[in-house]
Amino acid sequence: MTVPHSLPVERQAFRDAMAGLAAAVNVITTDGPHGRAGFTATAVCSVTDQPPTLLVCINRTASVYESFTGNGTVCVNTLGNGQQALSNAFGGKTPQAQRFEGGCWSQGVTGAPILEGAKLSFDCKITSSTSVGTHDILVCEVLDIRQQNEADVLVYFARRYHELAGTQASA
Ligand SMILES: NC(=O)C1=CN([C@@H]2O[C@H](COP(=O)(O)OP(=O)(O)OC[C@H]3O[C@@H](n4cnc5c(N)ncnc54)[C@H](O)[C@@H]3O)[C@@H](O)[C@H]2O)C=CC1
Ligand SMILES: Cc1cc2nc3c(=O)[nH]c(=O)nc-3n(C[C@H](O)[C@H](O)[C@H](O)COP(=O)(O)O)c2cc1C
Repeated sequence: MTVPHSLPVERQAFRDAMAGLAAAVNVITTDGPHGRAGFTATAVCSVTDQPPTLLVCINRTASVYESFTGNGTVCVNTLGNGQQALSNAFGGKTPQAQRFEGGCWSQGVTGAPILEGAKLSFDCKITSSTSVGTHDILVCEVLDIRQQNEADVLVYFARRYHELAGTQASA
């Protein structure tokens, strides 16, 4: 197969295009010997249901990177309407302890912090990872799920937050 020749896509052009891809907003957490840590991520996606697996992309320059790879666990907490402040707190620059002050947390099977009031929480162990450019793709096997009935969701689109009205999650 011949791949058509084209100019390389500039970084800014890629970001501008990606800004048009709507995505759920998640606070990704971990805890263990390498410390409690969390960051905001939209780069989260389902991989397979056998075994139940999702992926999370994390920038290797993030201050939280060593905590995640060292602990080998993640909890993906999907945010709902009115949780923009949490997303901003976990979205960079804020010290780790201060990020966690904005929510109530419990622990499940992996020990990663579960956000009370999250619309969904996927408690996972990292089974493998692959480096691509600046990021690592963390492949995460889901060991437990918590789900709220009222499934309103916070969406990140065109560089700002949008609230999607509630509906029954299991409908
Ligand atoms: N995948 C990632 O690492 C993402 C990082 N961010 C970070 O949040 C901040 C604000 O982002 P925006 O307001 O959306 O404006 P922006 O212009 O920095 O990004 C627009 C879109 O491009 C993508 N993107 C941004 N940075 C990226 C990166 N380093 N690697 C891969 N994809 C990336 C995301 O889909 C993002 O929504 C920036 O510092 C950005 O780096 C935001 C979304 C995803
Ligand atoms: C809406 C939003 C989405 C983000 N998505 C991702 C993502 O998918 N992957 C990622 O590595 N960083 C993402 N970031 C940036 C991280 O949250 C940020 O770099 C992280 O909190 C680490 O920051 P620190 O190095 O200051 O601790 C996102 C930020 C925002 C505000």
